[in-house]
Amino acid sequence: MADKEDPKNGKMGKGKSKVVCGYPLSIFFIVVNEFCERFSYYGMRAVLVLYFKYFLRWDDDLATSIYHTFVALCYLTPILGAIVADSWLGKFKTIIYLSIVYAVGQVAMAVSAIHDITDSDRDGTPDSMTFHIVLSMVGLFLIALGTGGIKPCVAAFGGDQFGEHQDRQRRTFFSVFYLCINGGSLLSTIITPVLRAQECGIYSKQKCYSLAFGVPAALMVVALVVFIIGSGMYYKAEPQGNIMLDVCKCIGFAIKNRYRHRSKQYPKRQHWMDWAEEKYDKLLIAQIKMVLKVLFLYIPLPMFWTLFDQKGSRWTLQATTMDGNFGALVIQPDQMQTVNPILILTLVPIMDSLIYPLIKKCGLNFTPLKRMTVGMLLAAIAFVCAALVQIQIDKTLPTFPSTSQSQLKLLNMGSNSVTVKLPGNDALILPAAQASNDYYMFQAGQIDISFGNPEMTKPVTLGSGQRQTLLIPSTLSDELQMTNDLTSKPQEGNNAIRFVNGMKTAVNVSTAAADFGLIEPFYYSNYSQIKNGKATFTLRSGSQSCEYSTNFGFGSSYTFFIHSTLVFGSNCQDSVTAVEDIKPNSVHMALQIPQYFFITAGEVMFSVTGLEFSYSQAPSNMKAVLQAGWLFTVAIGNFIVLIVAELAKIPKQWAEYVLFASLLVAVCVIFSIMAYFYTYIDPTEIEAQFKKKINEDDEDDKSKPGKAEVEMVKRDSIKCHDEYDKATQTKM
Ligand SMILES: N[C@@H](Cc1ccc(O)cc1)C(=O)NCC(=O)O
Repeated sequence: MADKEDPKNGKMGKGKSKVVCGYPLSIFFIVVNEFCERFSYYGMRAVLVLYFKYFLRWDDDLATSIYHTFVALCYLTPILGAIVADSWLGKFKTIIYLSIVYAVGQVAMAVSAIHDITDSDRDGTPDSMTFHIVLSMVGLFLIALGTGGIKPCVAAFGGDQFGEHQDRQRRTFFSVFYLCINGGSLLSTIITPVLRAQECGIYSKQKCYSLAFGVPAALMVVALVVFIIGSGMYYKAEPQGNIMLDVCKCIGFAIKNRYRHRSKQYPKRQHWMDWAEEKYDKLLIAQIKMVLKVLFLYIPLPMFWTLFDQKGSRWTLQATTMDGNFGALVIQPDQMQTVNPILILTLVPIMDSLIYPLIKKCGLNFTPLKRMTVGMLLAAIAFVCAALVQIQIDKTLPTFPSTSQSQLKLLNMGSNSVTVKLPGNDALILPAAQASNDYYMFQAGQIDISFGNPEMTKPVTLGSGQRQTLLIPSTLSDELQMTNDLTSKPQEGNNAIRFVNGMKTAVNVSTAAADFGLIEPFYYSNYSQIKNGKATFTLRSGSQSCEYSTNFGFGSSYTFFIHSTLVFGSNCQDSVTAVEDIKPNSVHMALQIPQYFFITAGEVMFSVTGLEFSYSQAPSNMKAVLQAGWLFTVAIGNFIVLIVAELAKIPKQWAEYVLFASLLVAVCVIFSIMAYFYTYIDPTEIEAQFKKKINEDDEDDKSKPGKAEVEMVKRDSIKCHDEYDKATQTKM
């Protein structure tokens, strides 16, 4: 296990790797492997929900449930990978085998997205959706097994490449490792949506999901090949038998033995694990103590991930109610997430080369656990920022009717103005082809409305919890039409658009993104979703047509009224009235940048440090297991999001953000107390001392046969504790 040569002055690192600038060359292959693997994972994940929705034709609920189940599975499988690596195959072989499983899964996904495979009637839609569903589910299962399984092994395997005196280099490795994760994920989350938007196919052209999954599959193969190329240079720690089974048996024995000796007549032992001394190796007991101490410290950590992982859900939803127009650049709500890896790529080097050295220069001992505590506080601040932004957004949101209320808007379809009297309101004069400025609020039920001069009164029924528009015909004695309007903001920052035809002839309306179909005279179309930016609508009646263009922001709803006076062949622009039913989002998406900044700074302090801490505090034979324990906190954090979202039905989103921030601060206080009592250890040193002592004992036993065993156990126990204590002196 010793270095081949001193990495500081020799040419070799641990194993057979050359040393370049103090770093073993072998880690180059490991970080490139991580870059490609994360590209593969995040690239596939970026289009997964859309694939479920538009290719497999699942509804929103099913698509999001399967997506979250998959993500949670990816963080549960690390336990499996770590056990296999530490107990059986070793990290190197586990990474190779599981990477093959992973690549097969990615290929299965790419194949499952080829619609032509089952499109025997060549109509553009797959004939056997079951085939595509089964293949993609098998693919996702293999990917979860692969990505989760190799995750704890790759990080720990990278750490293994460093010698005992390369602590600084190993810390830098974990930072570079994190940079590669984010470099890969940033590139892929930009590239795969573009690939998906391409059209491809043999018999018919469809959105190219197969390419969007195929490129990540290819990158996974590249990751595997790169990793194999480095094969000759790696230091490969041998697995040490079924360590997890030994650990479980040893803990079980300690508990049983403690229970058996619960009476006061038996002297107490320093640690409850010491009750396993009668049967188990003292080195194993010491190693289990190290792991348990770290695992105990992990208990509060899932709360950080609970907040962190909401940037993919709640914060993206928040962005859908914001304005993404950055001048030359228009940002879609889900693209805001890329701010995280971009900030990681800038913050990690700044922290490593500026902030941490500066703190050290000021004489402060900014230990890993202190960094993690600050990271948690920064995440809580991020959620306070999110709450402040939400309060701003709420001020701009329309007031929608409650379940007992109704809202009514008026639209005069005639070419003359009309006087309208609504109960409890002054008479209103509506000019020709105009709508009332806003909605009028009523209790749901029937109201009487008076029109015109001489006055004509008609009963109108208002649906509970509904927003409606009353279409007033040019001949007041004609039947009144009521439309049902939106009672929430359109999804994903899109604009909900519909047309009302005030002409005596049917009109067909279409645009590049939507077809409103044929709209009958004095009737209206359904809503269609239009993205932000300029849209040109073609209005057609028989062979005649004209165009109407307008610009859209984010999250608005409009009713476009086609005047009775419209003349085809001339300019349509003045013959269409845009009625704004829901205002476009006015709070700018740039206001989310502070919350992204704080959560990412928190991530750098918490996650990058935690990754290295989990490695450095783990005994040599349980490095991957502790990495898996770290990743398990991410899985639990994700489950908490699901549970809290279901249970805590807090009506105000800003209040939910404040609740999460407060919970994290409370957890952070608990964590800092736990961290205060934690003593840093040097597992290598402890293990070396134990091994030395065991060797000495063996020599002793040979020279003094027949010494009372009980005496020896007692003496050893005291000696071991002394050694353990000597090696565990630094606090928080
Ligand atoms: N910062 C995340 C990666 C990330 C990238 C892109 C997103 O839209 C969200 C998150 C990270 O480093 N995660 C750790 C990992 O191992 O993936």
